[in-house]
Amino acid sequence: MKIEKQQVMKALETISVPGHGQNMVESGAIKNVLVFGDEVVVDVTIDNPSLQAKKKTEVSILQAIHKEVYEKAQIKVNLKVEAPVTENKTPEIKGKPIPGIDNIIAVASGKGGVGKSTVTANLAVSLAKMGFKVGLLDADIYGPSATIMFDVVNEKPLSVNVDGKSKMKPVESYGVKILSIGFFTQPDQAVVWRGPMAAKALNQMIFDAAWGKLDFLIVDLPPGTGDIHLSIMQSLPLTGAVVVSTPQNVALADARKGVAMFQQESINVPVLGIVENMAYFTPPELPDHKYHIFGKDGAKHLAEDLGVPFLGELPLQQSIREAGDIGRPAALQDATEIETAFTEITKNVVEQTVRRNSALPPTRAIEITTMAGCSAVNK
Ligand SMILES: Nc1ncnc2c1ncn2[C@@H]1O[C@H](COP(=O)(O)OP(=O)(O)OP(=O)(O)O)[C@@H](O)[C@H]1O
Repeated sequence: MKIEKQQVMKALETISVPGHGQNMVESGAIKNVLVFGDEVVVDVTIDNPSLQAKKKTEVSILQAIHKEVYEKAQIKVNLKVEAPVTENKTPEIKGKPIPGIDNIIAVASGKGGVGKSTVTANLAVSLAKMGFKVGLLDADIYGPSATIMFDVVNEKPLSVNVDGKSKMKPVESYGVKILSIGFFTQPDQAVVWRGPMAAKALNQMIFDAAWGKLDFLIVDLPPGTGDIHLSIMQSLPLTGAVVVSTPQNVALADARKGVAMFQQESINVPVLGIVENMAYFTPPELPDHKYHIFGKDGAKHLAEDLGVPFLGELPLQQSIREAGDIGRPAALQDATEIETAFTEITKNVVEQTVRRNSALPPTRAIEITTMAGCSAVNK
């Protein structure tokens, strides 16, 4: 069968590149189409370097041509990734840079209770295990939990003198330096702060703290996407954000809002990726079974749909919950499925951070200085 180029263009007008509203032809992503009999060669350029975006683009081109033009067409997709040319749209680090802190990563979730604090704590200890210098700022003013998860409920940050100024010294546990709203409130005290007040308290914990040199400061944000997030994020020099969701529809809808919040113009913080928590359950007596209690691959599909990286999945497992409750994050386990899952996610976060930093204008670029134990950056 002889295929017409016009037919192919029409088929390509029915699909779009992940993250773009316009169709592929209109947005200029399609650079060229060549047709030889039943062979079609499509040159396409996208600006999203994630594997998911590349795969999604390729698959949708194949499907559109097979469906709309000829189901046996032989298609070759030449896909190129080019950074967007509009430089002022490049996400920038906002707020004052903090001397000594190289990367600040916010962990967020749209919905509460999906495991954001659990992922934050385990990400922090995994990074520390890899040899990075790590701090954790628990900014979850509605339900700070870092003090419990790191077994430091009875400790308090001390005051130290740095260059003649009195600063808060973070409490250290499992190689992670921690400051939490929880250190300054009673365990049974509800903290109801408005955005600016919370931002002020958090600013003190960041700028008036003796963090020393850190490769990563991980910030556990409150759940949701309200005003409070805006004030926090506009005042902090965030490198990027990690969004946590379960595969359940109600959580995904909120995670989508979370990603949109980071991507909106006034915030413009790059989303390093999405983590799927409670992805499946495997009973100990049936080690080969996976029960998808909250649905299957929901967060993975959301990542594909939004064209943001998928950072990995974590099972629903009793030991993760227990580890949180006894104050020893599960990623500290040795050679278990859980430890491997957290290591994989952490490597992906490091890789995405490195990519994101290399996309920054050189003057603002921030470098990761320690790569000990992390092969992700060599991928
Ligand atoms: N993968 C998992 N397997 C088992 N339990 C988990 C898992 N992830 C989280 N949990 C448990 O679920 C509960 C909620 O987790 P967590 O506090 O981390 O959520 P969150 O999203 O930070 O909640 P919020 O911000 O609303 O306080 C905790 O009891 C935690 O131990």
